[in-house]
Amino acid sequence: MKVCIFGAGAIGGHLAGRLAKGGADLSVVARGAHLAAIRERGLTVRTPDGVIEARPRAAADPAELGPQDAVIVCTKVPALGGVARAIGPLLRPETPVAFVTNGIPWWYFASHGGPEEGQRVPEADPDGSVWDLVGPRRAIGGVIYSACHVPEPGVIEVTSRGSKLLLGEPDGSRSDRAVALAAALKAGGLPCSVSPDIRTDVWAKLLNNLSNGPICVLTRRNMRDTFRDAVVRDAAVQVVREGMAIAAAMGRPVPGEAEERVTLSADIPHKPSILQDLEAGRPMEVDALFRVVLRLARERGVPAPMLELLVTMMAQAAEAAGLYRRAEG
Ligand SMILES: NC(=O)C1=CN([C@@H]2O[C@H](COP(=O)(O)OP(=O)(O)OC[C@H]3O[C@@H](n4cnc5c(N)ncnc54)[C@H](OP(=O)(O)O)[C@@H]3O)[C@@H](O)[C@H]2O)C=CC1
Ligand SMILES: CC(C)(CO)C(=O)C(=O)O
Repeated sequence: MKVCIFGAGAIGGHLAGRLAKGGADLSVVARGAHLAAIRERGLTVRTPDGVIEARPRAAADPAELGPQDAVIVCTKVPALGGVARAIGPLLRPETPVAFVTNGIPWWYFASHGGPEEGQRVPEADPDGSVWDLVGPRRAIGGVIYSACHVPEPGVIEVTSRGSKLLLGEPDGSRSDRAVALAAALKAGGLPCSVSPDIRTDVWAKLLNNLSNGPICVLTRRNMRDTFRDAVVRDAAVQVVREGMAIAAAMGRPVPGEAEERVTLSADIPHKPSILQDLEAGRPMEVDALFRVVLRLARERGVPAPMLELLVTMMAQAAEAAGLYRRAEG
């Protein structure tokens, strides 16, 4: 299977390693020092279960890589407009594009049904370019559990055990294209399944981001250090409860105990990716992971005072660092 990862950073680099290990015909779109290192030395993915060395074709310009059987987009959400404008040369008429990002995805209301059918998510796709240029017909949703970073160009470090990926069609079908992509990833040792309800999976994962992202941006410490204090853990549990109420109001109740989610985060010495962005001076995913949830909560009359406070403080920190601009209105 000919697969291209667009944005082979922490998560994309991990998936690239898995695809290469599983024997896929792999290309990656990358840039800067990371691209130079991949071209020179290949991609090294250090996982808790061993090191994967991959030698993908790598380019900054998708035209050098040509049409693919599938594309997996793993950039940060604020970069998706640029991806949509550049992705054309990777696509045949039927090439699916899986979006493996955190947050409420741009395609969320495509094939959703009900009165919200076809609504856009401006926090994830502000100018509508992903919807218009890639389009929901190609989209496969992706929810990743894996704590990763890029310690140096060309190297990916996976700090959590038990990584897994859920893929899912917006219409809930078990399509051949999603099954084939999941098989290519599983062949590389990454548990990957096709979910019949990817929106509930989106919410379940988002509960983790809601509870650890803003708090760790404020403490500027990894999750294990941050959650040593019971008072911080209690605030995170309250955020998870608020997030669960919002998910339920969206018709996607997430089972499980709020405390358990926070306890799992508290075990991992990982800096959430939004804190990694703050430290690296990269645009922060404030809107697509956090502000969108507050908007959806407000529209449905669900109170979320702790989440609102923490997200507002995080947004201030992001604005002060010049890495985020609050949308007007
Ligand atoms: N890191 C983690 O542990 C987790 C992250 N996530 C989510 O996964 C998604 C990806 O995050 P993550 O992997 O951390 O992000 P990274 O910043 O590590 O990786 C994104 C990569 O895409 C590259 N990129 C962006 N735009 C382009 C472009 N136009 N051309 C070529 N390369 C491009 C970036 O390059 P450059 O650096 O030059 O901008 C970077 O190398 C996010 O939505 C995040 O929230 C989910 C679970 C865990
Ligand atoms: C922290 C983690 C692994 C889970 O919330 C994450 O999704 C991120 O770093 O963005």
